[in-house]
Amino acid sequence: MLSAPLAVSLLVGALTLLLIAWSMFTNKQWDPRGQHCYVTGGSAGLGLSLAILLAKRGADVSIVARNQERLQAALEAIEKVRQTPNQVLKAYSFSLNDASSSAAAFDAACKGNGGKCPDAVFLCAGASRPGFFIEQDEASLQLGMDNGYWVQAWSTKAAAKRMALDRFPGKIVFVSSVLGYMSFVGYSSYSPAKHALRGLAETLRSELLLYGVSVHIFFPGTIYTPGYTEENKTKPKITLKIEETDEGMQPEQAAARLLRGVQKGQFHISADLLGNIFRSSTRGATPHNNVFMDGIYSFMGWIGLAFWRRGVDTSVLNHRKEHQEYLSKMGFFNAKPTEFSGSEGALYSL
Ligand SMILES: NC(=O)C1=CN([C@@H]2O[C@H](COP(=O)(O)OP(=O)(O)OC[C@H]3O[C@@H](n4cnc5c(N)ncnc54)[C@H](OP(=O)(O)O)[C@@H]3O)[C@@H](O)[C@H]2O)C=CC1
Ligand SMILES: CCCCCCCCCCCCCCCC(=O)[C@@H](N)CO
Repeated sequence: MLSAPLAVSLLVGALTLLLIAWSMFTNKQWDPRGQHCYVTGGSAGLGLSLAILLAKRGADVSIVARNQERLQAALEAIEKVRQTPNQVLKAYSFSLNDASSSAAAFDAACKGNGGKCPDAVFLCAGASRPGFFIEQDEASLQLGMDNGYWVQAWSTKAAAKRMALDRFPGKIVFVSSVLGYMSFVGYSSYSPAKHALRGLAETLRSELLLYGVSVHIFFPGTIYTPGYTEENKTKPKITLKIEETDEGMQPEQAAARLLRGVQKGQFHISADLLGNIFRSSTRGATPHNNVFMDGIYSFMGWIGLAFWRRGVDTSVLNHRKEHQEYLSKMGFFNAKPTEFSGSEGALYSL
């Protein structure tokens, strides 16, 4: 007779082996070679690194951004890693802030590649302008949604429609942030947009099953990009301090993590341990990436996140005095309603 612990270990061992064998059989990874990849924000940062990586893997790459010079420089960098003479590598200048120009950009890229709908759409365009909520005005909060949400949602609209029309089972890949799972001081104009992207991705993962289109969403932490340098110009000191816990990564590394997740068919894609902890701790009905590891990550979150959040709250509370001084210096407390304009005017007219 087997003892009970031995029987249980044998059973667990057998199940694990079965699972490994099963994953080996079903583990057919997506190969970007010869595929048309549409990369928004492909002229800088994460998008540029991803465009280079895809070109290295033999994909046709169409990049979209606004600034022509940066697009040209990016295209040259992408050309350098071309694998075959017939790879189609192109750049398109469009603003992706509204529906019609996003659709026009998408159509231009289809035409530029023999009328072929992209096999994969990578939505890397975006920007963040951190600041205190009471300093925001109508325009800055709406810009936050444009730069964080609409800039990806409008392209998705164009892509999904085209894929449904062509009965084409493509891929749509959103770029959120760990700030699409949680948030803290300074991100009122950005984090809501990144949470909204998750809502859209969750809806479309389900709805686009109707057309065989697969949906993915990436949740990275800090990436050292030109955009990161730019956002730090308006980032409150306290926000930067809280972020110090995250060691950050280079855009090449983030792009590699993103592509690996898409290749594996993951829905929520994490870039590192922090991302995995937040992903697993706020999973909802999202599919697991690895049912064992995700359990471990949630356990780490179950213990660790409460301590982390308390630490963050303490930092914010300790920052109160300095913040009051900052507000005084900005004339926040002594100006009369009529003297305000812009953001503070908006605040006082409430
Ligand atoms: N850097 C970070 O720490 C993190 C970034 N992210 C997200 O990753 C994505 C990429 O960020 P990152 O690489 O840092 O950004 P960068 O600013 O370095 O690059 C942004 C790219 O998007 C393009 N772009 C921006 N806005 C528009 C627009 N309205 N229309 C068309 N193109 C646009 C830019 O070109 P141009 O300005 O010429 O149009 C550029 O090519 C963003 O969604 C960001 O929120 C997520 C987590 C962390
Ligand atoms: C056991 C649990 C430990 C938890 C530690 C958590 C540390 C969190 C660090 C937050 C990093 C924020 C990155 C923002 C990225 C981004 O999207 C912006 N750069 C764009 O503006």
